[in-house]
Formats: sequence, C-alpha cells, structure tokens
Amino acid sequence: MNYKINELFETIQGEGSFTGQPSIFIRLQGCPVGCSWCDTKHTWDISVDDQVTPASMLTKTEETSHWANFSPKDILALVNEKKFNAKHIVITGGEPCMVDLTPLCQLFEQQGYSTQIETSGTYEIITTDKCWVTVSPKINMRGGYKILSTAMARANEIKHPVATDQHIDELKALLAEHKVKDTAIYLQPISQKKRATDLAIATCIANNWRLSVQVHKYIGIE
Ligand SMILES: C[S@@+](CC[C@H](N)C(=O)[O-])C[C@H]1O[C@@H](n2cnc3c(N)ncnc32)[C@H](O)[C@@H]1O
Ligand SMILES: Nc1nc2[nH]cc(C(=O)O)c2c(=O)[nH]1
Ligand code: SF4
Ligand SMILES: [Mg+2]
Repeated sequence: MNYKINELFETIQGEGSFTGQPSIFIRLQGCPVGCSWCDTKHTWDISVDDQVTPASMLTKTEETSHWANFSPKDILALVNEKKFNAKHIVITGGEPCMVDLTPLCQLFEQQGYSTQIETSGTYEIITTDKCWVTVSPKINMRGGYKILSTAMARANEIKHPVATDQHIDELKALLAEHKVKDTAIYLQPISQKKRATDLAIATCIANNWRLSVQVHKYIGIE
C-alpha cells in the first residue's frame, strides 16, 4: 500500500498530551472536511497534477499541495537515511484516516517506535491497537461530515479547537451524545487569537479540561 505524502519532517510535538516529545511527522495529502480556519489548507486537494517525485517532495522549501507516493518501507528507509533521532511517529494531514493506517503504524511499531494519529473523527479510524489516537472533532464544517461514535470511542485524547462560545457548546453536546472513555479533553485556541486563548483558559478551568496551545507556533518551529 502506498501513502500520498505532503511532508515528512522531524520536530517537537506542539499539541496535546505528547507536547514536547521529539516526533517524526508524516503529513498525508487530502481532506474534504473544510474547516474555515484550517492551518494546512494546502493539503486539501489531491490532484494528479500535483504528484512529484519523492526527492522533490523532500526538498520543498514552502507549503505546497505537492505530494509523493511512499510505501511504509520507503518511509522507514527515509527515516533511517535521515538519521532522525525521534522514536515517536505522528501521522497527520490532511485527514489521515481516509486510508488504512495499519501497515504504516505496524511497521514502525515493529521497529520500536510509538505511533500517533491526528484525526478529525469523521472517518473510521483503521490502525493498530497500540496507536495513540488524537481526535479533534470537526462539527458543522463545510464538507458536511458527521463525527463517528466509533472515533469518539477510540479516542485516547480529544482536542477541540475553539474561538467562540458556540464551539464550547458544540463540544459539550458531542460529549453528551457519544460515549467516551476516561479521555483527557483539551481545548486548543484557534490561530493563537487572544480572545480564543482567554476563552479556552476560562473554559478549561471551569470544566477541569486541559489547554493545548500549539507550542510550535509560539517558538517558530515546524
Ligand atoms: C491540520 S489538522 C490535520 C489532522 C486532522 N485533519 C484533524 O483535523 O485533526 C491537525 C490539528 O491542527 C488543528 N488545527 C488546524 N488548524 C488550526 C488552527 N487554525 N488553530 C488551532 N488548531 C488548528 C486541528 O484541529 C488538528 O487538531
Ligand atoms: N510541531 C508540530 N506539532 C503538531 N502537532 C500536530 C500538528 C499537525 O499539524 O497535525 C503539528 C505540527 O504541524 N507541528
Ligand atoms: S479536518 Fe483537519 S485538515 Fe481537514 S480542514 Fe479540518 S483541520 Fe484542516
Ligand atoms: Mg499543524
């Protein structure tokens, strides 16, 4: 199985409970969910015209919609060749759960890596049991997708982007509707806006939830 990869890089996880963890990010191309404030809009469209060679994808200097096909073995070979030190893999996008992530996670787990997926909860999550699943539920977005109960039940953490009271109300309604385990809930201010951050702080304190502030954006790393 091949994966359409937009970016592959080593950095520090800036969000959720793994914040601070050196991580290898695999960013897959494609997402139809349509969040108006999405910070990776260049990953939305999958166009055959945007397919490039692996070498060309790896030498990008700016965010583009270009992607390249990689098998799990190709990805592992590349990670070894680049001598990345991180032992934690984060698969994001785009929407990574549009495809079966089992072969990719399985191969890295066999090599001693831990794995994590960042997903919107709108697609069935197909991965290994060990994989840490971060569901960042996307409610009432333009694409018209619904949050799946199976995604909410599988979530190891829920990380909700917020800017308005409506976002908080939508999250509370979602939590009332779906069974979740004893899952940590994070609020993530949208786009580092002061009002969004103030709202997230107050709501976290009021509900005993956690704050996730996209640390990488404050310190200027990828
Ligand atoms: C770009 S998405 C890709 C993975 C998947 N499609 C999803 O939405 O979870 C990665 C994470 O960034 C968050 N995110 C995207 N744009 C954001 C923004 N402008 N401010 C805060 N968080 C944002 C998403 O909610 C998600 O948790
Ligand atoms: N450093 C860093 N941490 C992240 N956590 C989730 C990210 C994502 O785009 O999914 C992300 C990202 O793009 N960079
Ligand atoms: S689901 Fe994720 S990648 Fe897709 S538009 Fe929303 S934030 Fe962006
Ligand atoms: Mg990001």
